[in-house]
Amino acid sequence: MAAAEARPGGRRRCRRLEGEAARAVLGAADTLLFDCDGVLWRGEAALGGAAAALGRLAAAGKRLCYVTNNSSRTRQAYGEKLRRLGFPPATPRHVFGSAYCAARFLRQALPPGAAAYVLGGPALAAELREAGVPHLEPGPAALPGPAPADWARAPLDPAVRAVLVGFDEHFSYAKLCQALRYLLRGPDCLLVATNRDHRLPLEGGAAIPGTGCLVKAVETAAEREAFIVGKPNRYMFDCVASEFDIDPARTIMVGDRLDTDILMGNTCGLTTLLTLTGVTTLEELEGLWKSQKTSHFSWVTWK
Ligand SMILES: C[C@H](OP(=O)(O)O)C(=O)O
Ligand SMILES: [Mg+2]
Repeated sequence: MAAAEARPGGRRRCRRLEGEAARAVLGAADTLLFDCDGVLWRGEAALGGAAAALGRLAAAGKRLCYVTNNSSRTRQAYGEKLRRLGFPPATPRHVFGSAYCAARFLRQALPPGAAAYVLGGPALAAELREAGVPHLEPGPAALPGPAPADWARAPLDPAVRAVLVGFDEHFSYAKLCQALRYLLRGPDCLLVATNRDHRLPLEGGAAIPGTGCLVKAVETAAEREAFIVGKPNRYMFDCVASEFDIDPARTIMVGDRLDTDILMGNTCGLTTLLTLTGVTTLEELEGLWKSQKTSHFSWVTWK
């Protein structure tokens, strides 16, 4: 691992964090919040050494929670993925995925009986069902006729008071059109999204477009900004803190993205560890440092 440390004149430099310094950082924490994609795994492949490292932390009595912007799985399904990939056993209660947190947000934000129009997958629908939030079932949608006039008069559900955007492999113009028509009803129809990640890191350095691309499309059409449930917004941390007795001064956020994981950690007063195993690269860091453009992360861990 490497740490950023202040130098005369305020310049930060990056050096390997290991041995006593690493032990001191971990020794001072009782809770670690782990991002998932790009930190624990890429796609379905666990990152080398991650499961063993978390096993040692669990054995040392640390509380491990998982905070992922990925909305494609329920808490339950993440617990199963963690077990399948050899990580220490995690109950669903320790997993804060953006699908679960979005459902929790809408349960609080929507008036009784109001429903959500969902651009997302089965996991997002399952968490909404679990939270008791009425919603239109997601899935593929065809244009309701040959002409724009048909698209502009497709039936709308009067109960809809929110458009929720998550990772949707069936995202389409037809769904974008319906989302816009609900949002044109006015500010009483909320625009909520799970996250803005523009890419999802996969095995072997591959990547696919992330939910952020879909959110941008809806925001552009609606000329409105979505409320983002996921990192870097503090809402996800607040969900963790409402479930566990968390002391930010004794909590570490471990992530692979400066602009989501590390930024949320710093906003919430946590110690932050950046792994160079996901989206943010060492080259990117060094470039930001040279241009003095970044000061919002505290630690850097090496590949
Ligand atoms: C990449 C991100 O997930 P996370 O890194 O927050 O687990 C996402 O899947 O959009
Ligand atoms: Mg990540």
